[in-house]
Amino acid sequence: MLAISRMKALISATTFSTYSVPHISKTTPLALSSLASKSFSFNPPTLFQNPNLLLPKPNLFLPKTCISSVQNRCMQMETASRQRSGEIHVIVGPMFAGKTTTLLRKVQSERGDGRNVAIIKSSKDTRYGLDSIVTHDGVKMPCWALTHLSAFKQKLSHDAYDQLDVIGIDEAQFFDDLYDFCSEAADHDGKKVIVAGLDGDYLRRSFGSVLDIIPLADSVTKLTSRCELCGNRAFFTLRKTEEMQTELIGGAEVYMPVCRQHYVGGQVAIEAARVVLESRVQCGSYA
Ligand SMILES: Nc1ncnc2c1ncn2[C@@H]1O[C@H](COP(=O)(O)OP(=O)(O)O)[C@@H](O)[C@H]1O
Ligand SMILES: Cc1cn([C@H]2C[C@H](O)[C@@H](COP(=O)(O)O)O2)c(=O)[nH]c1=O
Repeated sequence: MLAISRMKALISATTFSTYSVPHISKTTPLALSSLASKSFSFNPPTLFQNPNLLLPKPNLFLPKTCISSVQNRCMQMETASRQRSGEIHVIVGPMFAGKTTTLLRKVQSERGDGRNVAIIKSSKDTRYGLDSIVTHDGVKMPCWALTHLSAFKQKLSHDAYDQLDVIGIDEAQFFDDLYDFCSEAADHDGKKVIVAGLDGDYLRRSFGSVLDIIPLADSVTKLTSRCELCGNRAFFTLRKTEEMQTELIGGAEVYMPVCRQHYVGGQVAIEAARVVLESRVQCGSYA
């Protein structure tokens, strides 16, 4: 019974997390930021006032060694609490559906709540430079541009990574190590990971590892756009050019959002155009 009541006390204590997090400058190029202007100070009196924490009162004037062991215990509780609170939220859909807009809104809202956030995008997408993430409407936020997600921990100091609460990932289809990164960040490091990416490529095939992380996710949101040809809901991305490689960076000059009917019709038209072009090339080579 004693063991059970101790466990309950420990559980209720560790789920209550009120420490202020270290302040990281909003202007840092790390794109790791918080609105919290509090500086990091471990503050035992605040904890002592928490009725859920079964700890001695501060006016007992504990010896220094005792305080530091209490501090250590509390830090362990804090770590345990962070480890339990990891989450993964996935936002998918065709191009122009508002995936980046939604990701930025969510990250900004977390930041507004005083949480430390960072955003990562693929360095393959050089459309708007490497230091910012930009929506199709021009909304911008500083970010890390990486080839692999594994580089993120290496680039950040150990402390900075520890202090991070929320990690946003855009253009997730371009990251081969998406699954490993997300599971480690959420399951072991207690991070909230918000992932935005294309579920399908221009041929509606599964794109990169985005669909692989669905089993890891707390939530999955599929957004839609408006079909550029009829205005109905658009679920797919049509490539308007003849290029056939899976990865082709571009915006509205190359791609358009379409409904099912216009995807099918569009693919037929593009395929026909490709055949005509190829036959012209062949005719030209015979001449
Ligand atoms: N065909 C289009 N061409 C250019 N911009 C578009 C088109 N359709 C929608 N948009 C704009 O793009 C915005 C979404 O941008 P963004 O969040 O970057 O989308 P995603 O990340 O899903 O590609 C929409 O709110 C809309 O204003
Ligand atoms: C369909 C499709 C898209 N891409 C590229 C094109 C863009 O650079 C990004 C998607 O950006 P968005 O934020 O979702 O608008 O992916 C590609 O390489 N291959 C494709 O099939």
